[in-house]
Amino acid sequence: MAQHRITLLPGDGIGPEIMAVAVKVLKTVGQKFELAFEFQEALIGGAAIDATGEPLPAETLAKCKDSDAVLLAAIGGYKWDTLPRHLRPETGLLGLRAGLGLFANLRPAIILPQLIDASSLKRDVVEGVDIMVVRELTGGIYFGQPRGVFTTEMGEKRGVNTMAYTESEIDRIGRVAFETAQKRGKKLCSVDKANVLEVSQLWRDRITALAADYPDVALSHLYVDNAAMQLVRAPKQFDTIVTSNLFGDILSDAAAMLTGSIGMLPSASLGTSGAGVYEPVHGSAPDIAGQDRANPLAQVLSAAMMLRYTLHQPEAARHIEQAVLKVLDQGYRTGDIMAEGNTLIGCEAMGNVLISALSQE
Ligand SMILES: NC(=O)c1ccc[n+]([C@@H]2O[C@H](COP(=O)([O-])OP(=O)(O)OC[C@H]3O[C@@H](n4cnc5c(N)ncnc54)[C@H](O)[C@@H]3O)[C@@H](O)[C@H]2O)c1
Ligand SMILES: CC(C)[C@H](C(=O)O)[C@@H](O)C(=O)O
Ligand SMILES: [Mg+2]
Repeated sequence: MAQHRITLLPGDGIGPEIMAVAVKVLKTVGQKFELAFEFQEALIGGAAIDATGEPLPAETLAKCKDSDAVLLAAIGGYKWDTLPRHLRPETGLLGLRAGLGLFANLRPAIILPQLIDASSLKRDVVEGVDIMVVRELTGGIYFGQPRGVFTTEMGEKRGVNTMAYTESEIDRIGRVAFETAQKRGKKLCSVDKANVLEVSQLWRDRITALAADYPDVALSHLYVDNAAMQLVRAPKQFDTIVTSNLFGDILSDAAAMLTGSIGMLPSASLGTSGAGVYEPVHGSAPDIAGQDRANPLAQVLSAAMMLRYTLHQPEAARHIEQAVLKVLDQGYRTGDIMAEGNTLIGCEAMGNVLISALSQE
């Protein structure tokens, strides 16, 4: 029996609620497909700050390194927003990504036929949307130096962040993106701000140079402002998008709304080796935390991505995805994807209907 050690990071806000659903789902498919999961839980974000004073305790990073895959829910919340930067939950998440070398973040945005009415856009605009955003995750303005708040000679405070990429950082994410496009619709759109930023011009030059190695992929370039507009205007023109850390963060939230709700979007964060981290694109949703109103499907679909990409269990992954479609077909919806004629249920109840869908097939 295949043995898989999975580190669970429930984090903050709705994190523990949606993680509980994903774990129930994993245990159910584990039994069906005879997969032996060994779950170990660890602290990250605000929960870790409260317990240990640090957003990413060394023990958490060690546990993640010592596992086959990591399933993360979300971090952050109002309570920790006024702490100094190095003590913020977000710093823990960035530390996890850097510590595990997870430079490639894959964020698929697929419109499910069942949710077309939940999308913010018209049916003919979103029907058939299937986009993969490949976001660079360990470089760019999130990590560039110098950073900080400095005092000028005039005694004024000046906040500084630096958007920087080396050629090798661009090349490695570029190759992931070209290879991803090769397995999909063979179209890659690179998004930058090369009309203004030197770092973006280097990005564009390197991605253009790489294209010679992938003659079967049609490469295009867009400035990020236009890309944001095009995503909302005519999203079906996109297949695979590759972009830097900050632009990818913003564009993936925008892409989420094409699919109906950010509560539907899973993601995979991968490095060259070691454990990948699977997490929803959304955050800890402090506005609805503790109210049993969260949509757990992004978390559940992240668990399915984990089964497919890192644990190499495509059948178990497909079984979960089919169950998600089935409960949507049955009309069950959390509030964020609710449309007329559906049945409104909470996070835990969504878990229960998923379990019965998984057990029936
Ligand atoms: N990967 C992560 O852990 C991650 C990602 C984004 C934001 N955050 C953090 O989360 C906190 C809140 O950030 P935010 O409010 O800007 O973004 P958010 O994604 O947490 O929430 C944005 C809006 O979407 C809703 N929403 C999000 N997920 C949902 C779900 N599963 N079901 C139903 N509704 C959902 C929320 O209720 C909220 O109205 C911040 O501390 C932020 O730093 C963490
Ligand atoms: C919480 C924050 C650090 C994070 C990011 O900006 O990467 C989040 O917005 C995300 O999309 O995963
Ligand atoms: Mg984000």
